[in-house]
Amino acid sequence: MGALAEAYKHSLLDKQLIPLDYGSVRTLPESHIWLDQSDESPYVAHSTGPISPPVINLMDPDAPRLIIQACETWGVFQLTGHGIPTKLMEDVESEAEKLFGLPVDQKLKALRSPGGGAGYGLPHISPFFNKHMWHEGFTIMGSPIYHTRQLWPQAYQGFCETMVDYQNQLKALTEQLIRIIFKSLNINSEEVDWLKDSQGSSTALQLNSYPACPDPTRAMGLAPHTDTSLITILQSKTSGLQVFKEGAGWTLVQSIPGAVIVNVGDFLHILSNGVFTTVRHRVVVTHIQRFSAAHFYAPPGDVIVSPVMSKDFGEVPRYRSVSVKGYVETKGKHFEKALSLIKK
Ligand SMILES: C=C1C[C@]23C[C@@]1(O)CC[C@H]2[C@@]12CCC[C@@](C)(C(=O)O1)[C@H]2[C@@H]3C(=O)O
Ligand SMILES: O=C(O)CCC(=O)C(=O)O
Ligand SMILES: [Fe+2]
Repeated sequence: MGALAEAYKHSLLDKQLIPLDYGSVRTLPESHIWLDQSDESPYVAHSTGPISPPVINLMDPDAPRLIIQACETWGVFQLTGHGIPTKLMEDVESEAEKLFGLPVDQKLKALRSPGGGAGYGLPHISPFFNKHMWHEGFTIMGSPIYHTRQLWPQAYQGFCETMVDYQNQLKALTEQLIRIIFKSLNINSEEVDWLKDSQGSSTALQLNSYPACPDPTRAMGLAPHTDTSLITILQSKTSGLQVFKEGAGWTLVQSIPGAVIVNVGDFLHILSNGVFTTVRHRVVVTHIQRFSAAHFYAPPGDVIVSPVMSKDFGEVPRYRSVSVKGYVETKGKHFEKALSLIKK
């Protein structure tokens, strides 16, 4: 888990936000109406768009080139041929469905403590917005046993085994993608200790639920943000994720059965001197409940991330060097302004 456990710790200290009992709500409460924030309204420019992020097959010999191109142009792509077993992906979704289907009093037993990273609750970024999101989440950092036992004192084992297996497989896939990307950055993966022995990296698995919404065009599933990661890998059977693309606006990413969605996060943005773009994204809701699982990967907390310098990535650094821990702290305090605060 590591440094990511510290994300948004400070912003949560004074507020413990509790998700609604969504099943009992028939009309959208005022506290959840986002329409008045016109340019950020969930359905402004909501389209599948004439263009959408590329779909890349990892088995394609040309995959490395296509991945680099996607990191530059979109900061996001869909990946097939990734080797994560379909059955495991389905099990993650059905375990998430079981968890979020528990009665609200039961779920609240695993509520994240104020300033805590793991457990049940609203999105960590909630304190930065004056409206609530139509969302509930369960964050896993390291072993899921502690919080899962509070949900199912006897029957937590199946859930835990599925999530641990998934975390291990996603970590390995992320490291495979990092090696491809590092090659293009001229970084020798063999010389990167935390990648070589797969020790110390910070990871988190976030299960997201977007309950069936009585008034979807006025609600926000997950507000616009970029991920505090090097790379995030997301799975969801159902569409709902929108990414912001300069010139095209908010674009819906159509879910492809069996594919995962790979996002460039803030640390890869800094490392590539802004050439690979950390993608701003958000989630829209519908009358039908949607689940997703996002796996976040960052280097260990004490690693210093500095922009690489070269002909392709620029000879002048656009960002100051930051420690992973330091940047996570800045993001937790300043959220969307964090990247511009470390701009040179
Ligand atoms: C690893 C992390 C990234 C994250 C904060 C966290 O510590 C655990 C949850 C992650 C998540 C998931 C939903 C969206 C998001 C912005 C949030 O509120 O919590 C991300 C955080 C992030 O990427 O900054
Ligand atoms: O649910 C989704 O599609 C996106 C989730 C997300 O952005 C996140 O967990 O950071
Ligand atoms: Fe995200």
